[in-house]
Amino acid sequence: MAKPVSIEVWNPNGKYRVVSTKSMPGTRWINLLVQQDCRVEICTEKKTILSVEDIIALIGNKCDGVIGQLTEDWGDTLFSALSKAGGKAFSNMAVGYNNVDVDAANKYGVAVGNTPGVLTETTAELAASLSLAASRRIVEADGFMRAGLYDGWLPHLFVGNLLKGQTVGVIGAGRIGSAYARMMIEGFKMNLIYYDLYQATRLEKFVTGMSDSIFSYGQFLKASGEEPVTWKRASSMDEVLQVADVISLHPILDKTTYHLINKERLSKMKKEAILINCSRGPVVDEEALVEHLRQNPMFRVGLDVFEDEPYMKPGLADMKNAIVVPHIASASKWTREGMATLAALNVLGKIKGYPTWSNPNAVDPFLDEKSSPPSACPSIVNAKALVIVKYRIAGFEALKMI
Ligand SMILES: NC(=O)C1=CN([C@@H]2O[C@H](COP(=O)(O)OP(=O)(O)OC[C@H]3O[C@@H](n4cnc5c(N)ncnc54)[C@H](O)[C@@H]3O)[C@@H](O)[C@H]2O)C=CC1
Ligand SMILES: O=C(O)C(=O)CO
Repeated sequence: MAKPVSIEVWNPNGKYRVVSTKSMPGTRWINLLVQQDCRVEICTEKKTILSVEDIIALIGNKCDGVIGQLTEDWGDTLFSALSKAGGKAFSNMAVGYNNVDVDAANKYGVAVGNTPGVLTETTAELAASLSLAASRRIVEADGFMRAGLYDGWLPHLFVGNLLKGQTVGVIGAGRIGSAYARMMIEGFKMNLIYYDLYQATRLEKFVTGMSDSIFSYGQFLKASGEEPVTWKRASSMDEVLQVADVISLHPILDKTTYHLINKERLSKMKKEAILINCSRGPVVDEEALVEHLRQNPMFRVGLDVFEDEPYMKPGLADMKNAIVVPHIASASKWTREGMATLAALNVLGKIKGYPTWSNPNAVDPFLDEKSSPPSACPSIVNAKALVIVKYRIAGFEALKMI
């Protein structure tokens, strides 16, 4: 029998019981649920990662929906428990949902929400920050200063790489990968090579445009008398690894991307390349990476995510050529409050029987604090399997109205 889990309750007499496995930033998400007759229970346990047993205890005998976290294992056991408690709605407070067994959710008829779009720029900004920090050795230099080792300016002190004119490689040029690419192209005049299963048409157009009549960053540089930036869609991932000076990983995590970067692929990269990972830890074979860092002191990495979070593989913490931060890529106030709002509205929308929003890349109407959100679930990843209809306004898809 699982131990009872401590909670905080909002609107105790609400008709629908919604559980959040963690306290989340902001209060808008709570207010939106309370206004729609939900009793909101927020887990206040001190423990960072809740076990399946803890979550079963939270779900209890009657639960209409749960907002969960990417650290939790949402598989058959939890979806079965939620379904037995009468619940048909779950949302991750994250865009990535590799912690969720969507087939199990389908089996119990539970909708699975995620939070796309609101974290695109924030996450790309952290990838850009890590790229800069690695190329200019900022963390190493900061440690050197604090250790009282600075004796005065020297020609060789912390010499790093100039980004301008180098090539940025993006693996997974979806929402975040494309936003990162634009930052590096526009901010540092880098050329782009990317690999994705699909063509990133909007990104390509941003760099060079379709024709002279369409404005693009490349044409702007040309008109200013500067060397225009270029793009290339690589035919294989290895091409990106061989050509790029800075490589940033932004694919989803699934069985096709597990250990996408392994020993063999690391060996294809330039000796002085920079590798950034703000996607999911298991996309990189972290043990192979530690060995590669050891053998190649000029190779640098910036990591936001790790294979066995919250742990790092042995040796990684000792590597001066690695910058490590604790999965904070989406951690801006606006984004985290927005993620909480989208997750709550996914759960609320399913409870209320609303349709799903037609374009999860355009969720702004849900984030505008000055108006009521649309009567829709912002993003349900298994909407098709559960036959949840798309939100339409007067016959048009919502996207066309915004
Ligand atoms: N570190 C953090 O805090 C954060 C991490 N993430 C991670 O970033 C991921 C991407 O997020 P979005 O850009 O919003 O998703 P997205 O779905 O817009 O982009 C993912 C891209 O990866 C591509 N892709 C899938 N399999 C691939 C493969 N085998 N090889 C190459 N490309 C492949 C897809 O075609 C797609 O373009 C999330 O799934 C999540 O795991 C997202 C937000 C914050
Ligand atoms: O949204 C995600 O997928 C994260 O990793 C946390 O922002």
